[in-house]
Amino acid sequence: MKINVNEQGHLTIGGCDALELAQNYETPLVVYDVAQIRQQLRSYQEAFKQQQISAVVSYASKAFCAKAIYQVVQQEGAHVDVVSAGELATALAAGFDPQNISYHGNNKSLAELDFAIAQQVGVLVVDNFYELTLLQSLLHYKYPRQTIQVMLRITPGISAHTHEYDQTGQIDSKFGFDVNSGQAEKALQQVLQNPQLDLIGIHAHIGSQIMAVAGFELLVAKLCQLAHAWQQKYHFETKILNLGGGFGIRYTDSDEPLTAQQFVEAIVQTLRKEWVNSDSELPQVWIEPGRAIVGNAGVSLYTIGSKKTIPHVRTFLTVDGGMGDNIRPALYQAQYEAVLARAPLAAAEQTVTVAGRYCESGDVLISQQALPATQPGDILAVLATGAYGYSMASNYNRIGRPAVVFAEEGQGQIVVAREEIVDLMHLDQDYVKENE
Ligand SMILES: Cc1ncc(COP(=O)(O)O)c(C=O)c1O
Ligand SMILES: N[C@@H](CCCC[NH3+])C(=O)O
Repeated sequence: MKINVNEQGHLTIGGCDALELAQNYETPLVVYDVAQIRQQLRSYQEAFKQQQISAVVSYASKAFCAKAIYQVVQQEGAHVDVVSAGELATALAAGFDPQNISYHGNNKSLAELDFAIAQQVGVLVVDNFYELTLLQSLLHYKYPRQTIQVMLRITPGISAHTHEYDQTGQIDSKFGFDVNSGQAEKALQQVLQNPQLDLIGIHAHIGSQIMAVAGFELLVAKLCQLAHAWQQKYHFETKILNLGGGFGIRYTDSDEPLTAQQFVEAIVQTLRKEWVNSDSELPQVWIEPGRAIVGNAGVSLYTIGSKKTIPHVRTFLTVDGGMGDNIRPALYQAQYEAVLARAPLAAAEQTVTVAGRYCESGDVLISQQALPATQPGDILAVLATGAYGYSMASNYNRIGRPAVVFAEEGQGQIVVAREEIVDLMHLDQDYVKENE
């Protein structure tokens, strides 16, 4: 993993000394290196440019959602996708252009669809027949003069080689219209019959943390076959093929992720090959990377507290956060690496299990981590926590979620405040039994 250090030998993030960040903003703290976020967005955009193909990079904001990230993504000229009214409202509050937002979700409510239409969201990605029915009646009764742009999310029947919980494109999936059983075609017929629905593209997403191009090549081939078949049968010409996200990143030194260029090259080459006999125009390619944009840019800073050595078994080193701010090790057996922020390059002297502070034996962030000697009060930096860490955080044990800092060119700035105990209690009501 790439570690940056300053003259004192301390870990730096976005040019800021990690110890100073921890001191100024307290721990647990999630810090993003903003330049790295920009760099990742650009690497996908530039890879498509190199392939001389029209493309849109749409950041999947479920990976990390806060006003600040929408602002950075907008500065970089990328789109975003959202999956809830909450993510949409945050993007709008950040000043994100609604035209560059796509709205996903496998159970969008009527109120959410209404909100998205009223806010003139660029694309609604229709996932199922129930949604289609809701959408059609909403348009008919409330927005009779409006046409909205939609994509159809299909289930391509491709299994990405990744964690079972991270697969979404296989037939047995809750997402999208299944192609093999004819549901996708039925949805297409329904959409084409409604003049208020402007079908601009076909969407599919095969999974997350994907480390090979094969799944994307199969997906592109499948979508192209579908597009050709629908063109012949229904004269429907798709303007866009949206391939979803899923591009894998390095969590530990044993991960060997592909570069943006490698993924994009494989995608575009397959597309050109599959499109060669078509007389319709090459569609625009959209991708929706989430993890690949923010994962490696994020670092979680914790303060080390208790240490428990069980002779001949293990040493637990406990930090002031854990599964409440990063559920991924407990949920997916996800692996991470950590360094001591005051001496990230120092030689290891011990191997410890990094445990969290939550009342759960499974609250272990790293099962085996080599570290130099540590003292209580030392700052431990867990690397590559930027995706699905803060966004999946909970208030288990009534512990507030950490603060989030954006660091760039040596300047750190709080972009999400720490959740305080009063914040946690503000929804509570006294229970008063009547007649007492
Ligand atoms: C439709 C869709 N697009 C994009 C993503 C982002 O995935 P990732 O963070 O793996 O790039 C997801 C989540 O898996 C998704 O469901
Ligand atoms: N939360 C998952 C990724 C889910 C992607 C959304 N479909 C993870 O942390 O790996």
